[in-house]
Amino acid sequence: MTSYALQLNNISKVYQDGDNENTVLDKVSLKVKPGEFVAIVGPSGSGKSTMLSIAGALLSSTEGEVIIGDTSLDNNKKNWIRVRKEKIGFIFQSHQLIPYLNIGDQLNLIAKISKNKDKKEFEAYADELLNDLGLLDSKTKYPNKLSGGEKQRVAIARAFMNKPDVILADEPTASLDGPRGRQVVEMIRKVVKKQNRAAIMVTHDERILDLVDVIYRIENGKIHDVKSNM
Ligand SMILES: Nc1ncnc2c1ncn2[C@@H]1O[C@H](COP(=O)(O)OP(=O)(O)OP(=O)(O)O)[C@@H](O)[C@H]1O
Repeated sequence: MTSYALQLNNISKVYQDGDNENTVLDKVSLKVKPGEFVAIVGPSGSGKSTMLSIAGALLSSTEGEVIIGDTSLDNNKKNWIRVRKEKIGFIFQSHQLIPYLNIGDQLNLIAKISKNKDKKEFEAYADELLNDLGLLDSKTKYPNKLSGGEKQRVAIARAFMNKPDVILADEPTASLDGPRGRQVVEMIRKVVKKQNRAAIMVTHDERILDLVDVIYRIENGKIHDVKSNM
């Protein structure tokens, strides 16, 4: 068993643009341990979302190796679906909750499509997550009755429901004001630490960078660690 939750080894991504090649990522390597909360910053168009998509088995790299937990992503894309379902939790810019399911049922849906069929265990775990995220009283509410910050916290609970090795968050504060955005990132941190999960967050928001353990910057295809708060 490897000691890393996620490893990107010498990842390159080249987009073909007519006759031109656009090398967005140039031999980028990144290792994230369980319990580590990482931020990725960088100018617009520097390849942050591309890197997150490759780490999340949503996009193939041109070169290099992705290892999630102890599973190396090979060329068999059928395995990628299983890896996404079992090993990765996604948090997007907007919450993407299902309007006609109450909060409890949003989480139950993940239990249903997951391999773990122990209903009682899942219900207890969902309650624990909702409690940690300050949402237990909202369990029977529908998304349209929640504030933007609360909805994003439900999206956090949903991302953690399948007990993933890696949480990937793409601009999770983009739709929130400063204080609510900060609270959402505090919540991600809290659950990452409590459950010893790895998390990578792409962000433009400098004000929340004190909440992560390590900050990496992507620029001109290369990645640099700029700061470790550990
Ligand atoms: N499917 C694609 N085909 C061709 N080029 C692409 C494709 N997707 C992204 N690119 C290019 O790759 C580069 C990196 O894009 P990416 O979205 O990863 O950057 P980003 O750092 O996440 O940007 P932002 O901060 O603006 O969201 C950009 O120049 C973009 O135009």
